Amino acid sequence: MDVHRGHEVLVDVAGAGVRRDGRWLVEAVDVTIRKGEIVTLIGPNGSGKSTTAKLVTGVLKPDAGSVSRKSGLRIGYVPQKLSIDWTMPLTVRRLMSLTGSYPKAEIDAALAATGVVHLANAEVQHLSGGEFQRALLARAMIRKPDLLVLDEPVQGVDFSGEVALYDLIGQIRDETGCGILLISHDLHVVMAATDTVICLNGHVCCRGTPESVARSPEYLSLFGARAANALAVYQHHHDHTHLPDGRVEEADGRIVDAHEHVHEHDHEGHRHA
Ligand SMILES: Nc1ncnc2c1ncn2[C@@H]1O[C@H](COP(=O)(O)OP(=O)(O)OP(=O)(O)O)[C@@H](O)[C@H]1O
Repeated sequence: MDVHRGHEVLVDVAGAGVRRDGRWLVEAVDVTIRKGEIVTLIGPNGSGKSTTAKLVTGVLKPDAGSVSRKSGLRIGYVPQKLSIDWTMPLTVRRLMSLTGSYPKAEIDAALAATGVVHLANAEVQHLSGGEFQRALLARAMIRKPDLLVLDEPVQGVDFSGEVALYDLIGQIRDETGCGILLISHDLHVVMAATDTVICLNGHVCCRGTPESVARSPEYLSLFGARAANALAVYQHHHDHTHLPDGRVEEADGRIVDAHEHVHEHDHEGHRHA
């Protein structure tokens, strides 16, 4: 299903190539990202995911083909690595102001939107992997981007944290209508809300919905027989969400303290102490 087809095009990369030292790092790459669309780039190490993302953001210019961006396009970028001097104390609030100055209320609103406003005065060094990614997301969202580019948003995050982060990214798309480009360095995991997966291998190997890519002969021949069952697509089977501050959001939207939340497991419902 592509509900976003026909929506405004934010970035169009057409037949683009990048050449360095006499070799094509990527060649003949087509990527279109529309408003409200989630596009995920997957591919083996060195297959050109970061290079393609740099073409999208404009950090790199193509040596072949073309890249066009909606005029005035605002991009929020969450990098794979941050060059921060970790020996210096840095609060989350200060992290938010490193690349621009914003009123306190705006910073708090951005941190609240990603579920970490209670950590505004915490030191970045002490955050968990998931909390850090949420702080980085808030930092990208405060620019009110039309396009959010996330280079491996779930690194350093455990499985349940990954599900929660992917939920949050889907929610950001639903609420703001921005386009999202995700780079997944974990080949076999793609969030279910992804509209289009583009599988790279120096060129576009295959593309489509997560389900169609997992079944495509190109994907299978690139990653071998084991890949047949390996592309895990996050589904949303859970009926409640554990919020980062320890409270629980029920399916009907009620927010309750963890001790008030009843887990209904297959065997029996029980109340956590
Ligand atoms: N500035 C550069 N000059 C020469 N080669 C480069 C340059 N930047 C990247 N490369 C090479 O281009 C290829 C694609 O790199 P890229 O970082 O886009 O891959 P990737 O898919 O993001 O990889 P990974 O999953 O390992 O992060 C690699 O072989 C890399 O060594």
